[in-house]
Amino acid sequence: MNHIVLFQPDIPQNTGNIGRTCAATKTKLHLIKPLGFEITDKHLKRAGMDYWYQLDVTYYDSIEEFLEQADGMLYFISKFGENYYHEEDYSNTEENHYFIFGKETAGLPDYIKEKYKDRLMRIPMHKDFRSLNLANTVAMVLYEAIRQQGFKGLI
Ligand SMILES: C[S@@+](CC[C@H](N)C(=O)[O-])C[C@H]1O[C@@H](n2cnc3c(N)ncnc32)[C@H](O)[C@@H]1O
Repeated sequence: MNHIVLFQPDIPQNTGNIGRTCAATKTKLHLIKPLGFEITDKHLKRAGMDYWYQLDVTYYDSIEEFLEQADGMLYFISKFGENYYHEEDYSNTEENHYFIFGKETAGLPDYIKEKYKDRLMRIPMHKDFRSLNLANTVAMVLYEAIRQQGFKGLI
């Protein structure tokens, strides 16, 4: 099972888009508070379209609360990773794969990047560029995992 984890997302349009991608791929969404918007936000609803109700979403008060219950492989998605996301093996569909993304304004906390530095995965970018859009990175990483899993359950 694939899981997308958003650490303190700020921008409702991003979370709406990510929710739509998760609903379309039967991926669980995990949201770590505080969120930078209300879950009723019209931008989130508009970006997520009518799909929000189809989503399997869980909320946490802290990243520790999420980590305590996570049972599977953890992948922290950050431009500071030394490993490339496409070189990892996500093919085992019996396993839980948790893809953890940082907030739009500040990324993942430094102590998490330090603690899990072997689990940090980067998406290649030009060296002069700051970062990619959060919703785009979720789509890239999630669809790489799903591709390796043979698009199981999707048509
Ligand atoms: C807009 S970025 C945050 C930028 C922030 N200044 C930082 O230092 O990470 C939001 C999230 O998108 C993901 N992201 C953006 N570009 C990435 C890249 N090249 N490689 C891996 N993750 C990336 C990461 O999860 C990041 O925490």
